[in-house]
Amino acid sequence: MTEGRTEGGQDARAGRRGLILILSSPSGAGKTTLTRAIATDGGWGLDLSISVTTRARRPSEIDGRHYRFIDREAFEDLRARDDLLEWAEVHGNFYGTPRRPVEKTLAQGRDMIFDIDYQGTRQVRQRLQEDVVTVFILPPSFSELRQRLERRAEDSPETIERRLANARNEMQRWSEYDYVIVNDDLDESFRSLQAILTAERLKRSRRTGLPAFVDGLLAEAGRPG
Ligand SMILES: Nc1nc2c(ncn2[C@@H]2O[C@H](COP(=O)(O)OP(=O)(O)O)[C@@H](O)[C@H]2O)c(=O)[nH]1
Ligand SMILES: Nc1ncnc2c1ncn2[C@@H]1O[C@H](COP(=O)(O)OP(=O)(O)O)[C@@H](O)[C@H]1O
Repeated sequence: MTEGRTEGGQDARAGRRGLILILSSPSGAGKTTLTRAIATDGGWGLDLSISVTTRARRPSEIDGRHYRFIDREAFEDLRARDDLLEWAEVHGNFYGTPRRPVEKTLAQGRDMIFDIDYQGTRQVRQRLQEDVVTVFILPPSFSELRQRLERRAEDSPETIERRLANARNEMQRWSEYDYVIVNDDLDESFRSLQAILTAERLKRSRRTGLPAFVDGLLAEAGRPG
């Protein structure tokens, strides 16, 4: 039920700070699949951050939906104007998170989800600290990682090799993250992600409305019959 997951129930009674859920993984482990699954299921009330990138668009990608595809000069402009919350060079391309949509969403008390690499995660963590929840996605095996990139069939063989070569470095970042999901069975991974989000939303430290709510309970408890 949509209501119980976001605005209703716990949150309506107690109020809550917004959070940013970050998913990272080596290329092909499944972070895009999981990110899109939870963001497009409107019941979870998560806004997806659309990054800018200088990488070439893949055949299945839509400009403005998967990424905003821009050239190097436009990227440099955004950086120079401090319009990026974070940015990084990954697999020889530049990627960044536009700052304004994030500020707007958080100001509205809504949650966001980012699909960014470990370098960007460090920057966001430094800026937003406890409002950030990080999840690292691992493949069940390296051979499965290769097969997923090949089955996805969106990249040239050279691009796939480059991504696999970088995977070793990326996988070593797992210990910097709050949670780790080994993405073997997709449904099970999706359930794990939902469980993480649910638990993080219930954290006492995020629930800014709790003191007033409990004061009300105590006042009620102190009134005769
Ligand atoms: N720092 C940072 N990394 C990003 C951003 N957008 C995407 N990435 C990362 O860049 C890497 C490459 O992404 P992509 O080209 O879509 O390839 P894929 O990982 O094979 O799907 C992944 O690790 C993404 O998480 C961003 O805005 N900032
Ligand atoms: N648990 C899974 N089992 C099998 N295939 C998967 C699983 N998760 C994702 N995939 C597939 O693997 C490929 C890579 O997933 P993707 O989400 O694009 O990875 P990433 O964003 O980490 O590069 C896609 O074709 C996707 O459909």
